[in-house]
Amino acid sequence: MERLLTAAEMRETEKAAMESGETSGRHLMERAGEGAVAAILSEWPDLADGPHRAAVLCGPGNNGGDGFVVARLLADRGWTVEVYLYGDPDRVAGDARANLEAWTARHPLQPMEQAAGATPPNLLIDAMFGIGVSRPIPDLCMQAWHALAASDAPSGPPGRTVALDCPSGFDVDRGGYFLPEPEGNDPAAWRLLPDLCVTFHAAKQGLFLEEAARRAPRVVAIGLAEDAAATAAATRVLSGDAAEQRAWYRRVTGGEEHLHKYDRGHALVLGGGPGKGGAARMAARAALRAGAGLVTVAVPRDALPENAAQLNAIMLSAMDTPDDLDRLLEDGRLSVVCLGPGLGVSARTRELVGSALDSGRRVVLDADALTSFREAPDTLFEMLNGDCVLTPHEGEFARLFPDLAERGRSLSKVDAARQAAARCGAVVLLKGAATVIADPEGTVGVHAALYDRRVPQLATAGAGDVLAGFITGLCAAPGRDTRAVTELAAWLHAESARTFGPGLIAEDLPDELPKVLAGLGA
Ligand SMILES: NC(=O)C1=CN([C@@H]2O[C@H](COP(=O)(O)OP(=O)(O)OC[C@H]3O[C@@H](n4cnc5c(N)ncnc54)[C@H](O)[C@@H]3O)[C@@H](O)[C@H]2O)[C@@H](O)CC1
Ligand SMILES: Nc1ncnc2c1ncn2[C@@H]1O[C@H](COP(=O)(O)OP(=O)(O)O)[C@@H](O)[C@H]1O
Ligand SMILES: [K+]
Repeated sequence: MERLLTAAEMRETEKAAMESGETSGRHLMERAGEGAVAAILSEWPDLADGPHRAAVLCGPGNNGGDGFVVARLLADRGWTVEVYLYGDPDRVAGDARANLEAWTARHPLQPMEQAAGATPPNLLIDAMFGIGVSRPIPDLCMQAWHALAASDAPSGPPGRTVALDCPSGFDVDRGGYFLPEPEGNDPAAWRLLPDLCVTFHAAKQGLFLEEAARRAPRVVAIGLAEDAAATAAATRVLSGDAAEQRAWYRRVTGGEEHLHKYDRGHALVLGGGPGKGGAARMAARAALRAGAGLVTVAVPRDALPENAAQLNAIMLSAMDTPDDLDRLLEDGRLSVVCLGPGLGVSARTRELVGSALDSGRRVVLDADALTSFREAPDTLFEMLNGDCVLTPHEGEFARLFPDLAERGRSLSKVDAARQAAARCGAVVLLKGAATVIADPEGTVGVHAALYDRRVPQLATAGAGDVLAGFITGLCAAPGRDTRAVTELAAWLHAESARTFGPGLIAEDLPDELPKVLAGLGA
């Protein structure tokens, strides 16, 4: 699990380290440059073979400073290195100035204006802007990048492109690029998609909300200690190597031996009327596969025949009214209720949600159970607690939290989910290629199905119903932490899609899960 930092948290960490005398800005910059070169050579071992040609595009701040260090280190390896600077060299200050002078003492410096006419190099470095940017980068810089990144280098290895800390103009808090006003502009032009991003000390949050490079970001240590304050605030990205994943699974599920199916919990999934039962059946199958000892689907009486024809290991009950649900919930062994998939947007759904919450059970709310409260979200929020999970996609999120959704680009997806969880008092899982899970105490995890964990095949009808089912199944056993199982479910969901591969339909996900669980040593 990697920590994710915002620009402000990163600055805090640097500032605290420098003020304590533990390190200096000059030292950090040198380490950043060294780390970047090492990461580049390990990413492309053929570049270590011999001298090649690099172009380093430097900006006026400390990101440019990192670029001068990289340029010097590559030149020391015998490379031919061209350095292009945006702006007036006399205005470069501080640590960056020291490294600019170290460069110009032995090598020429060229203005950014000349970059676009140069021959594409074997290695192009974006050291124009880092975390200090909050607006689109200058046209000149954007054009220089595209001119040199456009085609393969004429000799030697193909042109590789690397961004230092983040691609210039990338919003490290929110993900995506700062774009100029739309008029007459092609937004794609401002997207500097490098092959690799080498980021310093810790991954920046935005890099895991939207893809910033073709490959997964590489984090390099620059000698900063973990800052306790920043770490407490930090968001975690939910990934890790195989051993970490196995340990994570054991930690979250408890790994205990279940002696009886009821020890694994009994999940109740409410389903819709005739012809509307598929979503709940998929959620129920997912819950059973994810580990609930028993799963019951409860549907209106007139939908019983259809469901009976489709269900085997899953049990079936009739439930027409909230009173029927209350009666079902008299069975104290029912540990979790999932409502929403295919349930219909209605007052009845609101009442069913009320009954489920009144019963004190864990409750997973998805789809129609969320949309049914669009007119009065607060009436839902008043009933929730930290053992409830809401799993909105962006549209459902906007219905429950219109103000947070409206703040769109000013609020990161992390902050939107964090504020939503604090407001409603439940765990909120906000879906997407980057899925954010927040609890009311402010702990946030990001599941980034990006880079080498990309699973576009998950964008298929019903995938969300299965996710609600996975959460439900993992919540069924007593004593588990609600946020932790929700995070785990998001990972299992994407991992099942990943191992299944192309051609995935939602029904495949529960049946793929056992393979993923076996890999976790479950
Ligand atoms: N000593 C330190 O603080 C360290 C900083 N590091 C590097 O420094 C970066 C942050 O440095 P800075 O805070 O100097 O910020 P940046 O280098 O990201 O950029 C800030 C500079 O660009 C100018 N600027 C911002 N947006 C602009 C725009 N759209 N058009 C024109 N000019 C614009 C600002 O006025 C400022 O001069 C990090 O991302 C990292 O790469 C690393 O070297 C580690 C150590
Ligand atoms: N491009 C994508 N990459 C990774 N995951 C995705 C992508 N698109 C959708 N998903 C995931 O698929 C699921 C879709 O859920 P949802 O939007 O509720 O759809 P549905 O209502 O059809 O089930 C969510 O878990 C979401 O995170
Ligand atoms: K950069």
